[in-house]
Amino acid sequence: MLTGMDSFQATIDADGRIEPRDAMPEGYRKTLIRQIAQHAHSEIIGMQPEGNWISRAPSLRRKAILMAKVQDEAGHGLYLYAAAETLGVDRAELLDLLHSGKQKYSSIFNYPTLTWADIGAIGWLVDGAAIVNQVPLCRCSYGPYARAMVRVCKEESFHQRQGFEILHTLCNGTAAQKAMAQDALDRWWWPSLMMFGPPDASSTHSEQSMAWGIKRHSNDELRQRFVDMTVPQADVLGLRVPDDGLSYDEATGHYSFTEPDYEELYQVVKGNGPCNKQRLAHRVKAHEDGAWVREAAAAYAEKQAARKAAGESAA
Ligand SMILES: CC(C)(COP(=O)(O)OP(=O)(O)OC[C@H]1O[C@@H](n2cnc3c(N)ncnc32)[C@H](O)[C@@H]1OP(=O)(O)O)[C@@H](O)C(=O)NCCC(=O)NCCSC(=O)Cc1ccccc1
Repeated sequence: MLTGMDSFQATIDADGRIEPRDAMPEGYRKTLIRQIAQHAHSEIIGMQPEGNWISRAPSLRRKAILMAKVQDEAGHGLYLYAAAETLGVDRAELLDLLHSGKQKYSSIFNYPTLTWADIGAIGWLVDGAAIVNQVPLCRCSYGPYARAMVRVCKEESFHQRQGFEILHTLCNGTAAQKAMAQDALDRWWWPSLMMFGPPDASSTHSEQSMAWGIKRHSNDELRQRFVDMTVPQADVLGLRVPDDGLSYDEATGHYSFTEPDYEELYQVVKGNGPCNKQRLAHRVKAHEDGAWVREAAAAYAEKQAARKAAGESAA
């Protein structure tokens, strides 16, 4: 019988799943904590750009849908923090790392939502990119992360369609509404391409993460997949993707496209994007405002445990 690291490698080679109590290299554990924590932080920070429009949604129906979507993102964050905890870290510790700027969250959530069409663009493009990135993560070698992704992807799929439907309505409305949709696509296209990370040649973690079966495709492969999926959808909407270099190659069946400005990605990741400071400050304030809830929950749990212990000793 294989034990320890031999068993780990055999499981990876056989495309099996590593579970929390299995032996794993320290680097594997650390990489997963980094990626899952970054993913969880993205989900909860990602509530802010859309939350900004809940009170201004154009109808009761739109408001109800948007509230449900934002709540879904909170749920995804909780799933992901729970998945990270199976690796031996504490959620409070991860939140401290987010609040002190030591752990990252996706660059995309540092851009402002200026008009209602931005809510459509986020659903269509940002959730669309999230699906392209996350469907392969359903086959991630770490069991709890892979399983969390299955449900998350189903919900993201619904989110993507609702975003497309918002834009479809605007594109079939007045000229001003269509112009608003085009403006949203113009602003969100490049940041959406950046969500997939730096190009493969500059991606520090890809090679090792792919060898471990954490990532199944490289950043550039997924970016290409996203462009191939999204450009025909823009055609259906009657919108123009803001890339003069875009062309379809019959021979390969893929679109050629202009790479985003990766210098902008690095700047946003470093904290210099349009909304970084505002997003983090809002998150820290929400955490501080919620301190009394955490204290009350801990006090209640302690009281219940003491009652249970007293009951058991009396029995
Ligand atoms: C592909 C990648 C993001 C990056 O590949 P890796 O192999 O990990 O890294 P790589 O070596 O290529 O990069 C070098 C460095 O650059 C960092 N970095 C790279 N790109 C970005 C970036 N865009 N933003 C910020 N940082 C980025 C990277 O961490 C690393 O930094 P480090 O060395 O730690 O200092 C991977 O982590 C992944 O698939 N994550 C899971 C998916 C996930 O997190 N999805 C979240 C968004 S979807 C959502 O939330 C749903 C939603 C929709 C609507 C509303 C609300 C919610």
